[in-house]
Amino acid sequence: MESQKLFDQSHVLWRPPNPSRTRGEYLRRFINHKHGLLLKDYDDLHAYSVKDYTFWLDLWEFLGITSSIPPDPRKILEQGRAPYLPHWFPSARLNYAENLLSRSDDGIAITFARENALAHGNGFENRRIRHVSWRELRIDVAKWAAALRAEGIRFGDRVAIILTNCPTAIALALAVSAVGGILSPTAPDMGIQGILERYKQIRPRLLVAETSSLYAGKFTDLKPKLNEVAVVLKEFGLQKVVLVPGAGSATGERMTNIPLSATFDEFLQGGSRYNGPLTFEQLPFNHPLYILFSSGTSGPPKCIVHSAGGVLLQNKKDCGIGFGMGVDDTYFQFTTTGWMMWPFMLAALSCGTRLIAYDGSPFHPDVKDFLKFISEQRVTVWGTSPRFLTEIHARGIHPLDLASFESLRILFSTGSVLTAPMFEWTQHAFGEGIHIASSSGGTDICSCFVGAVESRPVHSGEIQGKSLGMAVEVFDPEGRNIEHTGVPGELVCTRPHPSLPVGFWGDEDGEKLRKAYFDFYPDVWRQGDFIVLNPRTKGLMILGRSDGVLNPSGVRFGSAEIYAVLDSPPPPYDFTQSIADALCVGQRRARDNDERVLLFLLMRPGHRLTSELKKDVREAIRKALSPRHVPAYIFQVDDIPYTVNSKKIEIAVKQIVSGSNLKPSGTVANPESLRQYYKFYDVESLDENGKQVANRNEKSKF
Ligand SMILES: CC(=O)CC(=O)O
Repeated sequence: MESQKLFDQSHVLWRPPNPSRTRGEYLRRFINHKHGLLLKDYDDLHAYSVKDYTFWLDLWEFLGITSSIPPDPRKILEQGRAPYLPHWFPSARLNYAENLLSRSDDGIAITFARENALAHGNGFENRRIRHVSWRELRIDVAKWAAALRAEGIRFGDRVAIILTNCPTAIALALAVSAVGGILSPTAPDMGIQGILERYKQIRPRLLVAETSSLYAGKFTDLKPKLNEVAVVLKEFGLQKVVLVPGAGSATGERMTNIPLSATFDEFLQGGSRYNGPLTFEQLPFNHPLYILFSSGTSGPPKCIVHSAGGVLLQNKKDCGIGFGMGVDDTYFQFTTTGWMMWPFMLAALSCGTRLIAYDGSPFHPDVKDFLKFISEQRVTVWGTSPRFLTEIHARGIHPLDLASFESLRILFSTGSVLTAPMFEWTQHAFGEGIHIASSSGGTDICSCFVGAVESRPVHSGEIQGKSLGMAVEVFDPEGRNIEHTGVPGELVCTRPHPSLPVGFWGDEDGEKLRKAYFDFYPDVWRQGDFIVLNPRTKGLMILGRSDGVLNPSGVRFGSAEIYAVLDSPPPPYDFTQSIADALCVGQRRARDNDERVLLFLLMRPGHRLTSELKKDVREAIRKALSPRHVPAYIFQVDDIPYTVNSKKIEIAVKQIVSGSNLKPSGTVANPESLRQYYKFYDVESLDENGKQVANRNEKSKF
């Protein structure tokens, strides 16, 4: 079977030191005790969790969800507007922020650092790192909530933020939830087009935005952008713009030319007449909490509405059980506010865990300082991306030479595929005792389908297991479950779970949502990821997006398989010093009978893609995978397109090289990079270096 090679590198990388003392195991015993069951391991627990909806009630109790009206055990689910979109816990009343403000002591709730706080300068003690206690956080939330109430923000009102990942953004998010509003976050690096195509759709009543930002040593004045945004959104119901001093601003700065603007101080003063104790609106489980945006690369983004109860229960499950977070933990998720990992990260507060909020580039002024910061802050769970790990690997950095990382329990990798070679490198680079937890989910569900299982070993290249309560299966195109064959297929979820979107904003009859997820397999959620389950280990591998599956001559494989070979080719090859990045897509033009694979390579400075190197790449792929995986063409490119959330954009390139004309959405971080791919439509007319040659009529393979 073609996919057998996928598991060749699968071997145990890490074993849990104390599997029976993990939170997942406590949950299993709790459920056994409560229901008189004999679930004996994670597999049994997972099977129960996707068979009986009572699991979600068990979870509620086990996690200690705070509610003013607890769920009625006789009514966990109620018929929603479609069979696949039920209402969860219809009689319960709760508040998300009340659950997150799980402490009010003087311990640290948030540690905040901007990139310029990390420079060594006068020594570590002088770094400008700010700590916010749980008591202070509660006071800040109370002030924001009072000001929001004074402004008239109430149930269902949309509050948009263009803020960095900082304590102000966190306090405001909790305050919006406390008053029953809906928060819609965007990071300040989003361009005007991206901001407007999001917020014009959801018509926020209030916008809170920073006036400047700092990234990679560069201060940006955001006021001109905010001005344009405010002018347009005023026509779409915006009533106020609150200006928060950013990285390079003076406090209290007044921006009279931005329509509807008020300073941060003025806005908060507006709430002084509400200065009573912080109160939390008690709302239904399905009450909308966030509007997040899907990272489509063309067309307007989908505005995905998530419920307060669903996000709380799922993310507290992921943090509290998947990662076993508690009051002794410190969670550093590297994310901007514009990625679903930001709301995900906030749920750690509900476990009493300290958060690290970081704003800026990890590479500036020096990535070594960034790595030392993680160790010094005694981070126990660090969320990062394969892209970051690959980059420090390529720079020849040895993290253990810089710091001990002795507090680090879990290195959580998400955002894209962590290949087997990168699993290996990361394990050795950060320490043999660290649990490398790769996971996959998405903005669509604001949580994970597959991820960490603390009680199980980690196998190289594999995600440990299906998340509890998630009825994940691998389907073939006809809708048959093929997971036990070890052949890749579509990641589907065959039963509802609480963090299904409440809907898309503005999609009154739910048709857009149905089309997006429930159309391909009627009534079954299709995530659009290409996945395989290793029948021996039960581990999972994501092989790329399923609409990006490579399918030359009927052989189906994922781009991640090619990237893994480039990361770690079989001996004697080594591409890490010469190849910086790669993008692998299928080309299927109307005039072709078959699909061909195109591999685009970004070279490191000072390196060129020579014929010799192409030959080596081909040979390495042939050796590691099979002759049928070898790309038909390999070209050097100047840039690889990425989304603002650091996801490689394969689909747009696939469409371009197959003849589509694409208008990139505001989600593409470097839209100009897409331009160079158009010429590859006529791939036969290009020479070895991708240059147009006249009268080329012979099909050649470079
Ligand atoms: C958990 C995730 O799946 C995050 C992402 O890749 O968007």
